[in-house]
Amino acid sequence: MPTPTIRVAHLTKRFGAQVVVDDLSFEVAEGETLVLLGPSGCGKTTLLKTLNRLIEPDGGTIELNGRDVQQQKPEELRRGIGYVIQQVGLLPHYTVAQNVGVVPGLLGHPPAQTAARTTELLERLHLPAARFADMLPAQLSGGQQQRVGLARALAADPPVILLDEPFGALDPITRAAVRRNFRELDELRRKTVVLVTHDVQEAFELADRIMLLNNGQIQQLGPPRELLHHPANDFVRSFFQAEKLALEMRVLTLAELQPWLAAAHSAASPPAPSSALPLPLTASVQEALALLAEAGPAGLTLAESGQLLTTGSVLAALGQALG
Ligand SMILES: Nc1ncnc2c1ncn2[C@@H]1O[C@H](COP(=O)(O)OP(=O)(O)OP(=O)(O)O)[C@@H](O)[C@H]1O
Repeated sequence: MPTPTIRVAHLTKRFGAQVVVDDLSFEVAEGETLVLLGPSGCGKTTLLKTLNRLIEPDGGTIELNGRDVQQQKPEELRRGIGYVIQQVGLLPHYTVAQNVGVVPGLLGHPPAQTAARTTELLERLHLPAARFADMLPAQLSGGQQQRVGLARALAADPPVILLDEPFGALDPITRAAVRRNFRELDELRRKTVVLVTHDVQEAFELADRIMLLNNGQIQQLGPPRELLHHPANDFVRSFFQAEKLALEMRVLTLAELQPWLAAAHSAASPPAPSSALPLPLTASVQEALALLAEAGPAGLTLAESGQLLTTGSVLAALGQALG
């Protein structure tokens, strides 16, 4: 495992008699995306907020890059950690560009550098600076505000980003679009990300590992496919039961369907059109079906064999793989 960026040991937080975070110990590796998942009230937000000291724990330790967060001033600690919340929290009288530039300003970055970085981030989040930089938050849609919130969290290039239900307030279509923007941001791949959600699909889409919590305790911590295929207990099993098929489509790859895809391919199968695009075996079933829908008559082929893929053949192979 690469160097842990975040190391938590025996973390405990109580509100009155209620133990909300119950003796948790875990690490988050550099560059990893850890998703905190669990039912409402299980302690996700409380745990997240202890990491940047918005909430002080009652016991245990948190180290960030080897330094105990208690030894750092909260304001300084927070300047080095990007933070995105569902309510976005943009400053209403600041323009989009001013909002994005807040933390670099506090850190004393040169204004020209901040302006260039702001323009770059806004462009990458599909908010062309020429149109959006001088607008006020109230002039933006919810999805646009959420993108500005992401740009603001990334502006000073912090190595760690904490996100609390960042897509929660958006309608399903906007939510999917903003989430795609988020996933496609190259620089997030290098960052250590801790993200809170209660959306199982979102967790499976974004997580390297999922921490499933209940009553302040870790029920299981591992890669999505491990929680799905090897649940540690009945809580974990039943948590994913209702959405099992959709989750299987996210975790299973074409490589795992290959035996059934190959069996479906016979001498009588039509040849792939020359316009067909090759799809790697590492693609998930979900990605393959989405790309098939987009590809239309051009079609898709399995990169390895050149075999034509159809929605029907992928679904049939999935059905057989799942028995
Ligand atoms: N400041 C507080 N004072 C008292 N109790 C609190 C406080 N903050 C949170 N709690 C309680 O702690 C528990 C965990 O809350 P938390 O917000 O961490 O849960 P969550 O898993 O993020 O839930 P949700 O998905 O609904 O946001 C809840 O029972 C909540 O009522």
